[in-house]
Amino acid sequence: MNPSDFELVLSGVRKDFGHRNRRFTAVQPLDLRVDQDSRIGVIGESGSGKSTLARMIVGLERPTDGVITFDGRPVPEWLAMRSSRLEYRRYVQYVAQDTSSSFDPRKTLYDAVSAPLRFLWGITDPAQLRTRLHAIAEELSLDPRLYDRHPHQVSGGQRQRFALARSLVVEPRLLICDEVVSALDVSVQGTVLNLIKSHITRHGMGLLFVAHGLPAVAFISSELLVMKEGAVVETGPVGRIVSAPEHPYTRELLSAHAGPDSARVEVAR
Ligand SMILES: Nc1ncnc2c1ncn2[C@@H]1O[C@H](COP(=O)(O)OP(=O)(O)OP(=O)(O)O)[C@@H](O)[C@H]1O
Repeated sequence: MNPSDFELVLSGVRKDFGHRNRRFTAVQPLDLRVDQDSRIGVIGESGSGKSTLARMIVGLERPTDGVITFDGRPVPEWLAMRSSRLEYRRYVQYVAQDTSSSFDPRKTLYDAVSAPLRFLWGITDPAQLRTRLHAIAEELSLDPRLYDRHPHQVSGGQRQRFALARSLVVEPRLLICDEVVSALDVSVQGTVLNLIKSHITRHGMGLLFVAHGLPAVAFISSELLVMKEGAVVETGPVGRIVSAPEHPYTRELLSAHAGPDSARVEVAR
C-alpha cells in the first residue's frame, strides 16, 4: 500500500438543522466511499446540502446520524486529541470559497501559507519554508513577491489561489474544494481548475469538488454526485451522466448549461 493511500467512508450520514418543528434535514442518509484515486464532483442547486456534506467530512459539522471514518477510524476520534487532529488535518484539507474571511487580515500571505507547514508538519527552518512556499507559488502561477502582501492587497483570483496554496502545500491525501472557482472570472476559473487538476494528478491526491457549475465539475471530476434537497438523486461516471442523465433533475442541470451562451460541458479524461 502506498503511503498516500486512504479510505474515507460515509455510512448512513444524515444532517439535520434546527429544533423541534423547525427541524429539517440538510443531508439525507448518504453512503459514500472516497480514496486516493477518487475525483468526485458534487453538484446541485443552492441549499442542496453540498457544503454541509463537505463540512461534515472535515469535522466542521457533526452528523446527526451515521458514521464517517478515515482509514477505519471515526472522524470525531481523529479530532478528539491534538496530535491526531493535526494528523487528520495533514491528511484532509478543505478549501472554501469565502477566502477573505479565511485569512487573518493582520498577517501576510507568507505567514498564512507557511502556517500549516509550521503547525501541521513542524517545519520551522526559514530556508525550508521559503523553498516550499516558492515551489507551490510557482505551481499555482503566483508571483512569490505577493507573499509579502496582506490578503486584501491581492485580487480575488490571486487570493483564491493563495487559499489553495495554503492547503496544497500540506500535501494532503484528500483535497476538498467547496465552490473554489464560483466567484472567479470565467477566464481565471479555467486557469485555477487546470492548476488543481495538474496538482492532484502529479501528487496523487483524492479530490471532492463541490460546485454549482456543471462545466467546472465535469472538467475536473471523473464521478458525479448529484444532490437535490439534501438527497443524492444520481451518481455515476461523469461521461455517462453528461451523455445520458437518468434523473429529471440532472437533465434540468444539464440543460441549464446547454444554451449557446453557456460554457460547454467538458468531461475530464
Ligand atoms: N449551520 C446551519 N444552521 C442551520 N441551517 C444550515 C446551516 N448550514 C446550512 N444550513 C442549511 O442547510 C441547507 C443546506 O446548506 P448547504 O450550505 O449545505 O447547501 P449548498 O448546497 O452547499 O448550498 P450553496 O451552493 O448555496 O453553498 C440549506 O437550507 C442551509 O440554509
